[in-house]
Amino acid sequence: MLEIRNLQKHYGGRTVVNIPDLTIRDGETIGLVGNNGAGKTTLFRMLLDLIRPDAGEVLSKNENVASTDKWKDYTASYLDEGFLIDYLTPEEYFMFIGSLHNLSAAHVADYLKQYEEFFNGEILNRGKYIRDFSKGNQNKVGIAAALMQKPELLILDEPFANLDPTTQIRLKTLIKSLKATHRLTTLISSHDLNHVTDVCDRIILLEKGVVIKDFKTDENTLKELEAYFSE
Ligand SMILES: Nc1ncnc2c1ncn2[C@@H]1O[C@H](COP(=O)(O)OP(=O)(O)OP(=O)(O)O)[C@@H](O)[C@H]1O
Repeated sequence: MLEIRNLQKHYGGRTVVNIPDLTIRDGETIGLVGNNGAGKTTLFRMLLDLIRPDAGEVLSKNENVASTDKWKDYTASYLDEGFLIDYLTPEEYFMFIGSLHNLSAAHVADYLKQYEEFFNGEILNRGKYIRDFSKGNQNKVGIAAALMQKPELLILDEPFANLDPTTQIRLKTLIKSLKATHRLTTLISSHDLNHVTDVCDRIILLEKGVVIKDFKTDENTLKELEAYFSE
């Protein structure tokens, strides 16, 4: 699905991402972990062509994301509130995103029904603008909107942050079921080692922009990661 080649990004003379070669295969659920400033968000921004690398390239289905828009048809993401539109209500925002994917109002309304539990009664029909929702509830809007296009590739930056425990568990169930039913390829960055090892089948550990570890998740992974981060 994704191929990273010789990818580098520098800020102020410092290398913040340096990944010579990395392949993300179809259907994988990947957890990207690393301390603050490790380069997770910068990497995601380059995968989504939101910033350009200083060297190297990202290929999505063999095409450079910087030179084609084709990947946008099957790639969904939610990195931060910058993806939302502050002055809309969630309903208006979902309709807007739906219209970008040629979905009718009825289709969007129908789509949103499956998120009733995930929204926990806090998102729809509240008569509030997105800017007035809590960060956690803004996350819910962004994630549900991202999934509306039925993507093949999903990229989420710290999706568990700011979510209440109930919603964190619901999000994990949602990601697992999308993997099972749609063979969705997912990249999730997270500081929550419990969640990320529970939901992901492969973990990539970044430190100072470099991949330090890259391994399949098994029953020892959580302990190994905890040991690594305790050093
Ligand atoms: N626009 C920018 N200008 C200058 N430095 C930047 C810029 N964006 C990121 N950086 C720097 O790049 C490094 C990697 O940042 P990044 O946000 O990718 O890390 P992260 O792993 O997502 O961190 P966190 O876990 O804190 O979200 C940091 O040192 C950060 O300060």
